[in-house]
Amino acid sequence: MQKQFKHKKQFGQNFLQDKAILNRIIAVSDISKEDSVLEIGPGEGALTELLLENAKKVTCIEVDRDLEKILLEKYSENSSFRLIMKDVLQLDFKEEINEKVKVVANIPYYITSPIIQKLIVNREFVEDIYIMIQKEVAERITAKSSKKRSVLTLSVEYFGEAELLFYIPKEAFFPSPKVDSAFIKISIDKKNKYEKLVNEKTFFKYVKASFANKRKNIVNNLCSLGFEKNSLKVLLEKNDISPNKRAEAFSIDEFIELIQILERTSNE
Ligand SMILES: C[S@@+](CC[C@H](N)C(=O)[O-])C[C@H]1O[C@@H](n2cnc3c(N)ncnc32)[C@H](O)[C@@H]1O
Repeated sequence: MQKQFKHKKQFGQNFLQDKAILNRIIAVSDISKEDSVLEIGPGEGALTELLLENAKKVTCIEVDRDLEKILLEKYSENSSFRLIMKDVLQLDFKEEINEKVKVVANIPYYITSPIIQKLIVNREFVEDIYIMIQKEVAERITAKSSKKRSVLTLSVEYFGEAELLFYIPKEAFFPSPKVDSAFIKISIDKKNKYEKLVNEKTFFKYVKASFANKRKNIVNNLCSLGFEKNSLKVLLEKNDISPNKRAEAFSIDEFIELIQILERTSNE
């Protein structure tokens, strides 16, 4: 008799059980036989099976050594399947991937932000990102204008566009987690629209300072960068920006405009 796999909480192991949801992931992920797919955290390979049916090649990266044998028994005969046993955060895209991939994955939630950052940093190898994440985090990343907006929202918007595709109830997983989930798409902006207007370092310097204290307005938060409060107020009013506005109320375009104004003034 086959030994039952013991799920490990520390690896965020909540495996998808619901066939209809697995099919829906494939349906919305826009994969074709031309595509190379990267799956982060294949688990016991429920999604992997469908990815192999639909893509040209599937590279899986899994950290839990106890899953290696299970995955190899199932798929090692399939020439489209490749398994890298490693922590995804240690993956060297140039050395180990070195091609454009679509990421399709039900990722471990405990490292959601680091995974997204890692994929963005390696965007030269990443076409589109389709990932399952915690519902609340998905709502924060895709929030257009609300209290849910955060540095994470703007980090994604600066490099691409995020879209919430559908929700998944916790009962669709085994073991069932405490939180509901959502499947999102992040498309990378190949034209680097925002990077051309404000460089990455400058953008994040202002964004992080603006969100440092969510209860404070933009003027009070930006003072930490050395601006004098009254002059900053006057400058914003002159440019039709309310000094009482909070960071969460700024769209990315408004942020870019604000940063350009502040940078111009700092350089005068
Ligand atoms: C939420 S489960 C998803 C499993 C499978 N894809 C499914 O949908 O049933 C997350 C998977 O990521 C793996 N994992 C956790 N931390 C990881 C890491 N740092 N690098 C790579 N894989 C990791 C876990 O072992 C687990 O297989």
